[in-house]
Amino acid sequence: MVTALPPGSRLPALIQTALFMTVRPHLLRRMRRLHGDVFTVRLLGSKTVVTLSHPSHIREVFAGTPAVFHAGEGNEILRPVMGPHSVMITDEDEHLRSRKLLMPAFNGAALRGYGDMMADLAEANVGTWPTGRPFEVHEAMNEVTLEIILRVVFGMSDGPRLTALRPRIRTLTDINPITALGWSYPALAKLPPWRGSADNLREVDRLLYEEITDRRAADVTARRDVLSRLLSVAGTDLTDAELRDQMITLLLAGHETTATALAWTFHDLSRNEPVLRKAQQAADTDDEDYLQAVAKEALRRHPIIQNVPRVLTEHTAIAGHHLPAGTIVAPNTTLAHEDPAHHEAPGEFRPERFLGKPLPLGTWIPFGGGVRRCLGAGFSLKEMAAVLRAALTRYDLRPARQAPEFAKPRNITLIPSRGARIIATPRG
Ligand code: HEM
Repeated sequence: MVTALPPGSRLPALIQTALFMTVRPHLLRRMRRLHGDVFTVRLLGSKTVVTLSHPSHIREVFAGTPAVFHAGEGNEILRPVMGPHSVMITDEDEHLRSRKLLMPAFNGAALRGYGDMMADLAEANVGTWPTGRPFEVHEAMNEVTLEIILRVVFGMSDGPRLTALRPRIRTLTDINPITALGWSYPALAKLPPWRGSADNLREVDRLLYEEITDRRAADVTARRDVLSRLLSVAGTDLTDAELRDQMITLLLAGHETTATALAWTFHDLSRNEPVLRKAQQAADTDDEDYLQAVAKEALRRHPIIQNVPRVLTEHTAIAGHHLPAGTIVAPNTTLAHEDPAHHEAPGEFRPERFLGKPLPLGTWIPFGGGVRRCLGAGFSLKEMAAVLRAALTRYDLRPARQAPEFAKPRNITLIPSRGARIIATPRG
């Protein structure tokens, strides 16, 4: 057992942070080439991040005791927006309680209940795509995933409240390092541009609390949205503030992630005619397994979130190193997903990898793992299949330019650099 931290760059934390924010995939690939499977990145704020990509090391982290491997602590920056009760911010007992409350709204039966609404919203969005000229499908995907969250998760219907909420949520989810700074230092909230974000969040909260009050007064037993399910199962145990925190969390965690994953899926399909043809056939015959395999393969090739961090609360042995309390251990999706030892011909777009036997644990981790694995994984795959089905039964796709777009860091996600520009034409 080695007691020192794993090797890493000697560059100052400021430079490593700047590289991490701008050329993240290149930085991580280079560090793995230089230092091997386990290396240390130093980021501003005294953050020591031990990056892992070998499946056995990743399994060690995801199977770790929740009291020692804190994920909530790693998401602390989101606390001012998500709130102190959020399933994403809390750890240990409090996290477990939130997770248990939310789980039934994401189980198989619940997901089946969301299918029709997802399909209708997907059809409506895809019907507005321009044809025969390039457009940014990422923007269209942001619209459809927001609509799905607002209606399927929040259960909102047309009316002035939904109209008021829609642009405010777009502003809220447009998190950048500058707005995040305002959350970390509340004193800044009195100054522009932070005053605008603080006002926006207050208004979002006001609209949400109104919705919660109305829903508490209504009969929700026959309703299928996530908020109504929470109210009918545990309405009396949950305060309005707790409900608000969980709902905002689902919104922030589920909207842009799925939109970006769909944008990359269309990016790849438009450049791979044989896979496009198979996917169109799957759409025509309602073969959801194949459509989900297409989405999973796009998530393998273009993971949306690269680091899945845990903050160690005590000295812990990981990957043969004895790491001090406070170290962040971070399984890395990009490095795990492109390792030829675990994915044959990793550069190829092959949805068939996801049909049949599941991949070994720790080799495909776009949704993280263990007790913190993404709560919306099944939800987003179903949503992606619904959008793919709607688009592929209607259109042929080709790229606006053949050269692939590069992955541009946007906060913690990696987005297609030109918005995933494609050309859709009606199928003959
Ligand atoms: C393709 C789309 C998505 C991707 C790539 C994604 C990815 C992730 C990742 C990497 C995590 C951290 C997991 C970990 O720490 O082990 C996470 C957590 C989470 N995600 Fe997702 N997510 C997606 C969609 C969604 C959707 C649609 C929802 C809800 C509607 C959602 C809700 C959550 C929640 C609540 C957590 C926190 C879970 C916990 O801490 O217990 N996500 N997601």
